Amino acid sequence: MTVRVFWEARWAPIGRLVRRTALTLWSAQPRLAVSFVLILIVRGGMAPLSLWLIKGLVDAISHGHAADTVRILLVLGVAVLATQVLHVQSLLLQASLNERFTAHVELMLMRHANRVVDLRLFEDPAFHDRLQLLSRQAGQRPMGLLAALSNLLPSALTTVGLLGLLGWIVWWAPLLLVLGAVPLGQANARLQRASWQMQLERSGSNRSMRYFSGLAVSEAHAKEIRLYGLAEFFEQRYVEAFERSHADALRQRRRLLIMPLLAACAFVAVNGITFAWVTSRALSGELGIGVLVLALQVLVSLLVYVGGVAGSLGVLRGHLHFFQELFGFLDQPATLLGQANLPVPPSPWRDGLEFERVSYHYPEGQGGVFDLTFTLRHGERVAIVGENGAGKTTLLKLLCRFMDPSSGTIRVNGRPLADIDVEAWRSRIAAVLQDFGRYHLSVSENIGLGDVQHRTDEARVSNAARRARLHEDVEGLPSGYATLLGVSFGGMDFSGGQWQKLGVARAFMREADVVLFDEPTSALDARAEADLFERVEELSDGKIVVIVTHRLASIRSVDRILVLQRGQLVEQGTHAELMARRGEYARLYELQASRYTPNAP
Ligand SMILES: Nc1ncnc2c1ncn2[C@@H]1O[C@H](COP(=O)(O)OP(=O)(O)OP(=O)(O)O)[C@@H](O)[C@H]1O
Repeated sequence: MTVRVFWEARWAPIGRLVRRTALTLWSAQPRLAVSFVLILIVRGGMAPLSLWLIKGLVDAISHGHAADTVRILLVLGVAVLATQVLHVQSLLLQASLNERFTAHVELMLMRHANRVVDLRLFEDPAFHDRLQLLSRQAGQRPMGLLAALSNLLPSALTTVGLLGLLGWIVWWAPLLLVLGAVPLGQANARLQRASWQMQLERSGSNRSMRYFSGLAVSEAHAKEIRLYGLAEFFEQRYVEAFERSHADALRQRRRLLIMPLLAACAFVAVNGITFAWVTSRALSGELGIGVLVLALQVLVSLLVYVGGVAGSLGVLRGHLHFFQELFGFLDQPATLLGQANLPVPPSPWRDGLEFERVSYHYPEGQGGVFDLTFTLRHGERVAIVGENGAGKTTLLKLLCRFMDPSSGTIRVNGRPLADIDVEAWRSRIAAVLQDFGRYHLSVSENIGLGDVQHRTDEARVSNAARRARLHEDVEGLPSGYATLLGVSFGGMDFSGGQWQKLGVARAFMREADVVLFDEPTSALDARAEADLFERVEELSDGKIVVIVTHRLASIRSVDRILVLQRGQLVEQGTHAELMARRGEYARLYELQASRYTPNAP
């Protein structure tokens, strides 16, 4: 019973981990994996075979058997040649398997990151630390695992063979050597686990380093860095982050190396005892010359092999620890509060989209939205206005369900948003967000991403571009819709306004019930802006359109304006109603209007 409990607690989890890792390796490339393991097994048998042949050779020479000597020499030659060929073959296989395996693991991470539906996680430094460490190590650990296996498997087989030979000469010596090697293996395994923890702790500093080094080669920051002469400043920040991380690592490494060092000394001592015993027996004439040569060779080899196996086992445990962390990360359910799977109610939504006492408090700082109650009716065009930081974007994020409210309820035709399948809900929304994606793809693909299934439908793509007033710009391009965007990939770049029109065209690709614009005209010229708002009028038929903007003159004709102030809804009504009220909206509007009036004070 105790053995079973011990097994369940200590070894069964490792067994499951090894099994899942092996299955992952297998699913990356089954045929290559099998060939690789077979070659390793054969390679492992070669060293004991060679030593056995050398013993035979020494005996044959000492007895003057010329024919046997030649035969053994021939076999020995073939064995040495085969070892070399297998070595090269295993290197080739390992390289190929490694590439496939690394890509396989990276894809698993990408898929999981994309499954994260709650975007709050992307604002969580601990999530980033873990994800970054895993994805960085995904490029090394699979290779490390294969390298460790390719060392361990042949070395372990060789070691078993050598121990067998040694046991044939001195029965107790293999036991002694194995016992002496146990602390070495354990110390190495502990070292690997501790080094993972150490890397996780340093992940924040490493992310800072990567961030600052990334700025130096980033297209987006290249102009400002040169204009303001920031290169040295960022270099300094990089060096500071590096020194912090490096000093920590050095201190911890010194501490961690003590145990493996002591364990290595113990193992060498045990080996020394066996050496002394064998030489003393040879001196007293109890061992023949062939056996003495064999024993000495075996002992010298074991010193290398047993130490190597114990070291590789520790390293292997470290790599397995990576997979343990990886599987733990992948197994984390990516849920939002109260996530359920009801479908989106069919539109039109008679009861509209209703916010009932909705609040969202950001975990960091005081920001958010507080106690919002209002209803967006079907077919309505609503503008949300307010000063910077008033909570407009937060409201849109809640609408897209990038996070759930801290309190209160959002309802779609009476059904709580929290009960609706999150992906189905998002598929009903088209949005031009402030930080819309500028992908290094063709113009056509960039637009088509708004409805990825129909991205190759040229008529739909050009229709969306026409509605966003982008079509004329695209027609002037050398390769039209096939033009690649993104200078770092040899493509061309758009102006800020053209990008913004592209973002709008992407939203027009989608047949949505809710259309969200978060400052869609900030980079547009006056004509393009007027055009866009005309389009919005057309759009509102059978949809809910929400526009967040600071350009108050553009939204005078919307059905309703919601005014936010410090996260709270302070006014709502039409332009005329709000102007008559002479509140926050009228204040903001007149402030802007005065800038366009020549005699303004
Ligand atoms: N990820 C975040 N973590 C902590 N606080 C945040 C976060 N995002 C926004 N905030 C805070 O929440 C408040 C509302 O921000 P929000 O982006 O919704 O404002 P906004 O009205 O869209 O502003 P702007 O007009 O400048 O775009 C602000 O005080 C902001 O500092």
